[in-house]
Amino acid sequence: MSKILAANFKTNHTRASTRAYIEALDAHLDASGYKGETYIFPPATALDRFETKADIRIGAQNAYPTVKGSFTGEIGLEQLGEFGIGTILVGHSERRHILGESQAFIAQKYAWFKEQGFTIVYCIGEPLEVREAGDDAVRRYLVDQCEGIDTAYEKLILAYEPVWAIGTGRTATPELIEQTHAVIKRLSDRPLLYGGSVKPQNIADILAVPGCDGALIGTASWDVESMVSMLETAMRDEK
Ligand SMILES: O=C(CO)COP(=O)(O)O
Repeated sequence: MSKILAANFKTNHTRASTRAYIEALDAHLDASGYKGETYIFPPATALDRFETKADIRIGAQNAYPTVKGSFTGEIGLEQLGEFGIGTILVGHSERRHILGESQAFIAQKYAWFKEQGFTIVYCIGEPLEVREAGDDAVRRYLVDQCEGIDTAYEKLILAYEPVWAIGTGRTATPELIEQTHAVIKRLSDRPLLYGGSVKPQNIADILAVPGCDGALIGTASWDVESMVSMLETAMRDEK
């Protein structure tokens, strides 16, 4: 099975640069015959319908669990539906620790978008102080982050993103990824991505880790040539 690579643009790119990025990515993937699923999560302002030859799926980084309504600053199903969006990130550590989303609200959002039939990339991962408290503390933390979450949902893709590896350049070692993914695989048999300072220089080792089904990439995905390089590594490893 092909590895799943997903790009989280976070607060980067515009409508114009996102379109140029996706057109360039599609040209590369179509030419290479890559059959894997590639997900792109652009900022909400750049959501659109993109006709691609390759299997490139556009997802929302966030949305409110509603069709429409009075939730100032939020978008709902009506806005996502305009662009045919059926994929969403839920539980990203930046939504938890910067934007203050509680596990209860995250679980509510998860259940709602599950009801709408969305593909959900559900993110879990511990902060440094939990990692430093030991394996049992990490396991308990990850279990708590699955509170209220249907981990058997057929359109769930899990992503393990240790907070201390996100945006820091400090990638988890292959050994630690394997050990932690084994813990998470006991919670769910759904595809499990790793995220946290993935880049062209380390993605081959990460994708080779048993129990790692792909990668959720931030910084190194924002440049299309860097993303293409990582996809080419994934293709090479596939053969
Ligand atoms: O948060 C991430 C992807 O969702 C990871 O970000 P970086 O790749 O920049 O560490």
